[in-house]
Amino acid sequence: MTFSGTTLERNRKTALYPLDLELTERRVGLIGANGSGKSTLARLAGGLIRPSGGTVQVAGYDTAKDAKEVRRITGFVFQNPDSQIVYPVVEEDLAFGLKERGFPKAEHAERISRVMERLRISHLRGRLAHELSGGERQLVALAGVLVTEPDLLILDEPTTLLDLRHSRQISEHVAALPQTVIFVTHQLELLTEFERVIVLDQGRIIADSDPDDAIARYKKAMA
Ligand SMILES: Nc1ncnc2c1ncn2[C@@H]1O[C@H](COP(=O)(O)OP(=O)(O)OP(=O)(O)O)[C@@H](O)[C@H]1O
Repeated sequence: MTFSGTTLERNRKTALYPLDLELTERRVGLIGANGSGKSTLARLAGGLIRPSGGTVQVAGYDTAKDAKEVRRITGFVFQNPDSQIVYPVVEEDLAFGLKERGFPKAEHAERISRVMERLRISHLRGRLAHELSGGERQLVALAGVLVTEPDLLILDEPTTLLDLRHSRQISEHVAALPQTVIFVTHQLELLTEFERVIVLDQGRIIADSDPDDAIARYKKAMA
């Protein structure tokens, strides 16, 4: 993934100053203060928004020109699970994502079982999504993306509502995934095994390093 002179303006305010970034690692963490531009960068990477200037290339596609292709190979998990759970019953919701991405119906049940077991949420399969707790919904939203096995997984604070056990489980699960993962989080301990951690501050990259170094610099910047 390549960002070249990429910027993002919103309402004449700069959310992201020009940045050049080549991401080749399988595990990239994004950290930084509230409003520093993490979600903006993640959304640009997933082709959900277009840069105001410069380009973003994902798997050879320009996200401004081929947003559809980029979204096809990308799974995006939002901070707020309600923005991605569509169907009333959990299982139907997971099947919807599979159907939308063209997975044969015969595979649905097995794919859903596998991911739900891995996230230890099999018991939620027949439940109504709106009756679940915030954390349970977050897990279902994550499962909804994982079932489709996207090439690129972008997780924007996917563990904010989870208890310690589930956060760790997600982190272990993510560690075992073969795909490329971009992980936005304020839970710094979830990134200790990551290959690369980028620190944003007021729309600029202030550190880009290994987890220990990047986290230390982030803490210093926040002191
Ligand atoms: N839809 C929007 N319209 C206008 N401004 C926005 C919009 N989304 C984000 N912003 C602004 O862009 C800047 C960067 O926001 P962004 O969501 O990328 O930050 P973040 O680092 O993900 O923050 P947080 O840790 O709070 O989730 C902020 O100043 C924010 O107010």
